Amino acid sequence: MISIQGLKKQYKEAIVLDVESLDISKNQCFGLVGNNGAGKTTLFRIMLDLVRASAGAVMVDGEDVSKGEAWKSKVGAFLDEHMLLSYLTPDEYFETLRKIYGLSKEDLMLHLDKFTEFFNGEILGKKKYIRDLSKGNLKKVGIVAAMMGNPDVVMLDEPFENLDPSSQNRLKKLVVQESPNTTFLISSHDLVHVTEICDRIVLLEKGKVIKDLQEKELMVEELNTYFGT
Ligand SMILES: Nc1ncnc2c1ncn2[C@@H]1O[C@H](COP(=O)(O)OP(=O)(O)OP(=O)(O)O)[C@@H](O)[C@H]1O
Repeated sequence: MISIQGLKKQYKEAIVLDVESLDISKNQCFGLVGNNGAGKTTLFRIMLDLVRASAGAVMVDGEDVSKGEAWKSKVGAFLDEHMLLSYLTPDEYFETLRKIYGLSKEDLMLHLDKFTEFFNGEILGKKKYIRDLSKGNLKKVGIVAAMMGNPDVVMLDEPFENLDPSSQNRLKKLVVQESPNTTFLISSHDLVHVTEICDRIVLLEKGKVIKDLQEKELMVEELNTYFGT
């Protein structure tokens, strides 16, 4: 599904990302962890062609993301609030995306219905601009927007941050139980949540992959040892 080869990102003398080879298979829930500045967001930004790599390539279904466009209809992402249109209300924002993605009004309604519990009555029909939402509610808008149109791949940067505990649990269920045909890429500092939902976790240190964990029991142990938690 996703293949990364010889990927490097350099700012002046500093090499902030150096990933030799990484393949992410279809329907995998892939977790990315690492200390502050390890390169997680940089990797996601390169994967979305928001930042150009200094060397190497990211391929989605064989297409280099920096060269083609077809991958864009297969990938949904929410990295931060800059990806939202903050002068719109959530309803206006979802309606705008519906038109861009060519979905019917019914498709949109069915999509939003899946998130009724997650929204907890705080998001839709409130006539509140996205810029005025709380951090957690803003995150919910971004996550739901990223999943719109059922993309094959959903990339989420720190999805649990700022969510209340019941919303965190709801999100975990949405990922694990309700989206079996989606490949998730999730970066997180929350080791408990990420080890619970991901079947593979890659640990970045100073831009390099230092661990690629695929066994649940080992994952928790190795990460706790590494982070001293
Ligand atoms: N535009 C830039 N110019 C110079 N250095 C940058 C730039 N963008 C990112 N970096 C550097 O790249 C490194 C990796 O940053 P990145 O944001 O990818 O880390 P991260 O793992 O997402 O960290 P965090 O957990 O704190 O969010 C950092 O040292 C950061 O300062």
